[in-house]
Amino acid sequence: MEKIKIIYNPTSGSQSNKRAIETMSNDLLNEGYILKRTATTGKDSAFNETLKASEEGFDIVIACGGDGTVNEVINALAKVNSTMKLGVFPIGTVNDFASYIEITDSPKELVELIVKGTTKKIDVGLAGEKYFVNVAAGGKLADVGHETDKNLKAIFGRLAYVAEGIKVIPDIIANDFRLKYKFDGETYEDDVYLFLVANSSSIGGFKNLAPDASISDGFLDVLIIKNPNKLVDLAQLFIQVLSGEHVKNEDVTYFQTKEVEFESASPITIDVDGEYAGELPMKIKVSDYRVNVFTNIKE
Ligand SMILES: Nc1ncnc2c1ncn2[C@@H]1O[C@H](COP(=O)(O)OP(=O)(O)OP(=O)(O)O)[C@@H](O)[C@H]1O
Repeated sequence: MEKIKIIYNPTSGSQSNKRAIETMSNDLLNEGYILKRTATTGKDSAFNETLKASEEGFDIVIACGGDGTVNEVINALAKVNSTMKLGVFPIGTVNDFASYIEITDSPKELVELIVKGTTKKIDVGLAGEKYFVNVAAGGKLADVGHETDKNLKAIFGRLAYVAEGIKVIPDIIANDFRLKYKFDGETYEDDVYLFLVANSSSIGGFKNLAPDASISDGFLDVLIIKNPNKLVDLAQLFIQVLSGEHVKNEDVTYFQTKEVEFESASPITIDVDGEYAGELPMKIKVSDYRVNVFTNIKE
């Protein structure tokens, strides 16, 4: 009989999401699973509850929340090299990971996957000391003016919409910096606006930002937006982002690698899956840990 721990963020989601967690719990109990349900209490709570679940011999952990909750759970799983399988129940404001692995907020669908045992092993990235499943993004965050742009992921998300992307351009232009990056034994240097290292191709709800990214290919996709110094070029670039054509733009560097090191003389912030992960210099790589997640996706 498998033991499942449900970790849910009580500040996330609507009343109907909360009822859905109730339904999922009842359905899992009816299927004969042993169940424990714990609400998170704030930062690091999902991380600590996952560590506890691992020590207590749980077989499955279900993260109910947004990408922030999933990220904490993944960090704990990777830290102890856990064999626990991961279920994701998306009730957050941003659920990029769930949408990439095609998980909806239907409790029935997730229970069905769990009962069938349909899982896939996926890559986990490591940025400095923080693990991630979607993306590590770097830029000069402190100077970005918009209150809503709490993190770089939010900026990239807004680029998915041309009108929004154009509004963000002045902030991005004001925040260019010199970036040194090293991979495959070579060092490069450019004036850049932003860069990201993607595990999945879905970032900020936008499907084509890293068009070749696969969550299970053992590689990360690096996208560097260089400084073209001309507003019109940057606007055009963002329009290309919609179709995935941007990766061919001369102001974009796009490559796949297992490991890349970044440094800059400017103070550059990195966030992973929308959470703060530290400042440059930083090495970002595919970690040795892979997580076994409930999903129907085959790629
Ligand atoms: N009980 C709690 N009270 C307040 N904050 C909490 C609580 N539990 C978790 N959190 C915070 O919620 C954040 C994770 O949110 P998550 O991504 O799961 O959902 P979200 O609704 O998308 O939230 P956000 O809009 O902040 O991304 C973490 O920063 C965590 O510290």
